[in-house]
Amino acid sequence: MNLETLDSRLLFAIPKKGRLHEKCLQLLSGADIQFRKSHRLDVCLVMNLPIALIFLPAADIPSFVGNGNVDIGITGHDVVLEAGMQNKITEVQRLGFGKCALQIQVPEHGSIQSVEQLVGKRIVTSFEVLSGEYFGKLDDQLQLTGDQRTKIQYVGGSVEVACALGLADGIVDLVESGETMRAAGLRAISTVLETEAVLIKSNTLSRADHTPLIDLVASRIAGVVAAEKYVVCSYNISREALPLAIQITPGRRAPTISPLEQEGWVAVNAMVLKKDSARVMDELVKTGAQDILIFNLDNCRV
Ligand SMILES: Nc1ncnc2c1ncn2[C@@H]1O[C@H](COP(=O)(O)OP(=O)(O)OP(=O)(O)O)[C@@H](O)[C@H]1O
Ligand SMILES: O=P(O)(O)OC[C@H]1O[C@H](OP(=O)(O)OP(=O)(O)O)[C@H](O)[C@@H]1O
Repeated sequence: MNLETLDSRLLFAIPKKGRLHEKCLQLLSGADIQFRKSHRLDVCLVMNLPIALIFLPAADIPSFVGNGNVDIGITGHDVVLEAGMQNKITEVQRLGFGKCALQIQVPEHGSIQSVEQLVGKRIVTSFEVLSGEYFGKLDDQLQLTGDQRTKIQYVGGSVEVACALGLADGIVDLVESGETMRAAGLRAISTVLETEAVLIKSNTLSRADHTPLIDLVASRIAGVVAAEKYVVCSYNISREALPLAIQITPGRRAPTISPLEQEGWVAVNAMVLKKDSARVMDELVKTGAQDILIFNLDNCRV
């Protein structure tokens, strides 16, 4: 590939591996961003839009975007804060996946069972900036100085074994299902931060102004994210019961109501949050609604 061809393109950073990678590929496919990635090369040209995808470790994406080397990217909100890039990038939208929490954990049956007891002791983490800020504030409140202050040690992975190895009194690590934490005999005593994957754009205008293309990509991605989150609920109901049913399915703006060829009956279509769909159907049945159908969305613009 001639790398000069990158100059005129919007550069879009995608996690090259790890927890966010697969979901990002699904998002790109849903947004019809077409590419063919060769095995070893981490840069590839999009075939149907003037975009180049740059595959990078998730943790490096905030600084590439923040420093304006890349225009937009997908990474974790946690990673943006850990890189200290929150003022150099804009979080355009939350993406609804990669949800987890950065939590303070201690041995389940140990002597330390609160954050206050952990202050001044040894912490191991991959998030030394966020952990340093968190415990730094507590150290300051207690006016701890020098060796009295909480000691934060960085490790690149497998943080959960640090307590068992005698390296730490507590750890700060991401928790999704909690399986890793429980398997390591740990329990969470506090949450530093809730996180999910975000679409970010650079606040540094060091490259060409790609605003219209960024808006197009953001709007397509928003459509895919909304399509994941919502279903369409369709049902028939008598006009008398309609006011009650509308309260159950108010839709995003308003439900679509069409007359039926049967006197006194209407058909209703409304977007409903996927996670609420079973409860909504239960409640609709109670109002006398019939022929209740739920449709998944492939894509949408909202
Ligand atoms: N269960 C989870 N554990 C860790 N990170 C998660 C989880 N779920 C979502 N994430 C998000 O994914 C981001 C990158 O995580 P991950 O550790 O997979 O990347 P990586 O370090 O590039 O990959 P690897 O761990 O394979 O080296 C995290 O910062 C977080 O925002
Ligand atoms: O709550 P859970 O669903 O168990 O997920 C959380 C675990 O996943 C991450 O590690 P990862 O598997 O990415 O490997 P790592 O230890 O190399 O970071 C994270 O650091 C936790 O250890």
